[in-house]
Amino acid sequence: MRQAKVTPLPEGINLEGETVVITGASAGMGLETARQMLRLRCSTMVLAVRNVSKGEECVQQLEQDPVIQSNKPTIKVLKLDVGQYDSVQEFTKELQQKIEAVDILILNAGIGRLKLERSPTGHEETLQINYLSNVLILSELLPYLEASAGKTGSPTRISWVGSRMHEKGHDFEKKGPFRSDDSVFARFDDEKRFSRFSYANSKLLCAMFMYTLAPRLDPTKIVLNMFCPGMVNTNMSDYLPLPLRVVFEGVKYLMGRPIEDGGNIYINAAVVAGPETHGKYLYDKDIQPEPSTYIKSTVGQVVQKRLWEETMEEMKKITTLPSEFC
Ligand SMILES: NC(=O)c1ccc[n+]([C@@H]2O[C@H](COP(=O)([O-])OP(=O)(O)OC[C@H]3O[C@@H](n4cnc5c(N)ncnc54)[C@H](O)[C@@H]3O)[C@@H](O)[C@H]2O)c1
Repeated sequence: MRQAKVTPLPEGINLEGETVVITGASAGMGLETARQMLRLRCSTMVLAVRNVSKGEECVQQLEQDPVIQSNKPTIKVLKLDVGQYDSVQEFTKELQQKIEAVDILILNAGIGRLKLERSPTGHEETLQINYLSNVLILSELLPYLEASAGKTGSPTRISWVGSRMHEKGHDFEKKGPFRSDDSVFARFDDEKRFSRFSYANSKLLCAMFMYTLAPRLDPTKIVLNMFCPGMVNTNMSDYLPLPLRVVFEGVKYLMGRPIEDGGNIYINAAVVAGPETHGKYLYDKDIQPEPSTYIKSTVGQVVQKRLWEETMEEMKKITTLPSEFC
C-alpha cells in the first residue's frame, strides 16, 4: 500500500525576493526541494554541500530547467561537511559574509548507519551529522537569523528534517533507547552501548532539542519546526548491507512516495504552514499537537533535560553560546 498521496501545494506560492539555504542539497530531497523552490521564483538559493564540484553540477542541471531559467535566480554553492565542526564553522562564516539575510533555512543533510562509524570529531556519525552539527549551525547562526528577520520584515523560518522513526526506535530495543541514569551521547559513542537504531535515536535527539529550543526563541523573529516527509524514494537506504537494501528498495518501490511529493512536503513545512507551526512537528502536512508519548514520558523528560545539558557542554567547547542557549 502506497503512502497517502500528498495534497498539491496551493496555487500562487511565490518565493520572489526570498533567500533559501538548504543543507545537503546535492542529492535526494534537498536537491528536489531546491528545484521546486526555484520554480516557485525563489530569488537566491544556497546549496550547502559537502562536495562543491557536485554542487556546481547541480547548479548546471537546475539552470537547464526552462522555468528556472526564466526566473533568473542566483544559485550559490557553499561548502559544508556536517561531519566536521570546522567545516560547519567555515560554512556559517561564509554564509554571513556572502548572504545579507536568509528567509528560509532547511536543515536537510542526514545519514543512516547500522554500525558504529566515527566522524572526525570522534563522535559516532549519526549523532554528529544528524544532530550535533545541526545544533552548531543553529548556535552559530541564531543572531544572524534573528537579524535577517529585521531585514526581511518577517520571521526567518527554520525547518529541520526529522523522521517519524524517532517515535519508533525504542520500540525495538529491550530497555528503551536511553536510560534516565545514563549519558545520552554515550548511547552512540560507546561501542558497548551503540544501537543499530542510531538513525531513529539521532532523530529523537533532534526532536527533543527542537522542543527545548523553540520556546526560547522569539517567534516574531524565528519560526522553528521539524517535519517528517514520510517514506520517500531517495538514496537514503544506500548505507544498508545488500540483502537489507534489496528488501528496503522493494518496500520503497511499493510504499514510498515519489521524490516530488517529498519536496512538496518540505515546502509545506517551510513556506505554507505559518507561525502556528513554531515548535511543532509536522507529519506530511499535519501539525502534531503534542510531542511523542516517549518524549512526554517521565524517562523521556529526564533524557530531554540531560540532552540539553550534554549538548550545551559540547557546544561550549567549540563556540560562544548565543543567549537562547544560556
Ligand atoms: N527518504 C526518506 O524516506 C526519509 C524519511 C524521513 C526523513 N528523511 C530525512 O530526509 C533528509 C534527506 O534525506 P534523503 O532521503 O533525501 O536522502 P539522501 O541520502 O538522498 O540525501 C541526504 C543528503 O545529505 C547529504 N549529506 C550526508 N552527509 C553529509 C555531510 N557529512 N555533509 C554534508 N551533506 C551530507 C548527502 O550528500 C545528501 O545530499 C535526511 O535528513 C533524512 O534523514 C528521509
